[in-house]
Amino acid sequence: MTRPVLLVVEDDAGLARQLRWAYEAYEVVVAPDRAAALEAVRQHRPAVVTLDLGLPPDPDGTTEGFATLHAILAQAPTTKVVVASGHGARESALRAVEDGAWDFYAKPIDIDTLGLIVGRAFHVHALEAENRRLVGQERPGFGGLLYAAPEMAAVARQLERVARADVSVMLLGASGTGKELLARGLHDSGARRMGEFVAINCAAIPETLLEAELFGYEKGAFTGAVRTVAGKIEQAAGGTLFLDEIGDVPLPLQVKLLRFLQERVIERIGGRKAIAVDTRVVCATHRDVDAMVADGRFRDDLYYRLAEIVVRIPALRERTGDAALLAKAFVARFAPTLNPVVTGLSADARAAIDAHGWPGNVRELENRVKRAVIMADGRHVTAADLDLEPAAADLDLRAAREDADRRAIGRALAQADGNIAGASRLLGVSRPTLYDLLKSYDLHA
Ligand SMILES: Nc1ncnc2c1ncn2[C@@H]1O[C@H](COP(=O)(O)OP(=O)(O)OP(=O)(O)O)[C@@H](O)[C@H]1O
Repeated sequence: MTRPVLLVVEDDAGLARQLRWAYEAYEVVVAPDRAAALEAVRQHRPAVVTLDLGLPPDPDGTTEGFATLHAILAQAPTTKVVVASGHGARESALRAVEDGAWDFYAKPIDIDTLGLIVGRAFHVHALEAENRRLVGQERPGFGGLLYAAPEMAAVARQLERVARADVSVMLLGASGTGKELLARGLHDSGARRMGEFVAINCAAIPETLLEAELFGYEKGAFTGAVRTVAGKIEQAAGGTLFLDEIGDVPLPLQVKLLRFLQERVIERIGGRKAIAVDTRVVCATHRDVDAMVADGRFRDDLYYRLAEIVVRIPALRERTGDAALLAKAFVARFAPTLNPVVTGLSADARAAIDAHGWPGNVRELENRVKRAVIMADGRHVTAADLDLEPAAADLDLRAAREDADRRAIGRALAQADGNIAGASRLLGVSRPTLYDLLKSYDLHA
């Protein structure tokens, strides 16, 4: 069985050697500086990294160590980085943990203690990977939410905690980030889940009708009010009222909403009696409500009633790895009914999904995948089916050159019937040069 890779970022060669001997259970890869560390992360994808904060060119400080920490986490966010702090450098170790390091240990190194920390880091990494795999198999988390990104895991944890508390929640996020899904999640995990979840999109209803939709009306309240109708707020009694696009509610109606939130009673339009309504209120908007409050377009007293807890939902492009995971899940969801031949995504589709910016977030992804599943000719959905630009090829210059060399040599040899002299003439290089190239690329004439 292959041993898991432990990357040791350490400029002290003696210490690095000592660690290599101490940890037989791992394949210890040593990197003496940031560049080597990043190359090793790219090549080995280690689950765990130990990082000395004092790296050259700043071996007595921590700047280079922190820069390395940030770069490793940017490249491989799920990696567990264990930071080494020198004498009296506890503050920097704690700061490193705040910045995303998994744990720290004090120098001089105690092999057994560090071994325990590293062992635990591997264990937790494996558990998390398993969890991501399960989620990837459409085992949804909070509210049917699919994610692997740590950014979304934090949101889900926050909402789980908030769901049980009787507080108002404001969800802030761009269109299609899953705000309604999360609002439903709050309802389903909350104390009023036996009641109804009633959603109203305040931006989709003309201002003149919005009041009637929300508060209802009595028979004869206005022309056309031929019978008494309960509004959405009343319908949500005992359940959850989801006010989507709350930032689009006009000021006069904001006053009426505030009154309802303060007194927990409503009056239907044309009605004279106050009706008590007990409902949980969750709202959402893609607008910058803080700015709206600042310039008077949104009442601050209403804001404070609605936003006891504010949760920001990251855009899809900010969720590391989630676009690919969701795309896979949506293919699995749509293919059985829409095009059962389709079983997955092609490599170019996966690369294009990774490279796209997803301005329409999860909704855009869902729609593109749905359409692509219908359009796909073969077993795999391609970038073209998704109507996405194929991603730029790997930008590794050496690999690109080698690839071009190999192809040119192959064609020259074919044209010259395998004759080295002829092929070298066609390629414009000397015979010894061609021999060298054949050898280094492991090609045969
Ligand atoms: N993390 C997720 N996992 C699975 N499905 C998701 C996720 N996020 C969003 N969706 C799906 O994407 C679509 C859009 O989500 P939703 O309607 O909740 O977004 P929204 O933020 O409320 O958008 P808008 O502001 O435009 O109303 C829905 O079909 C929803 O089920």
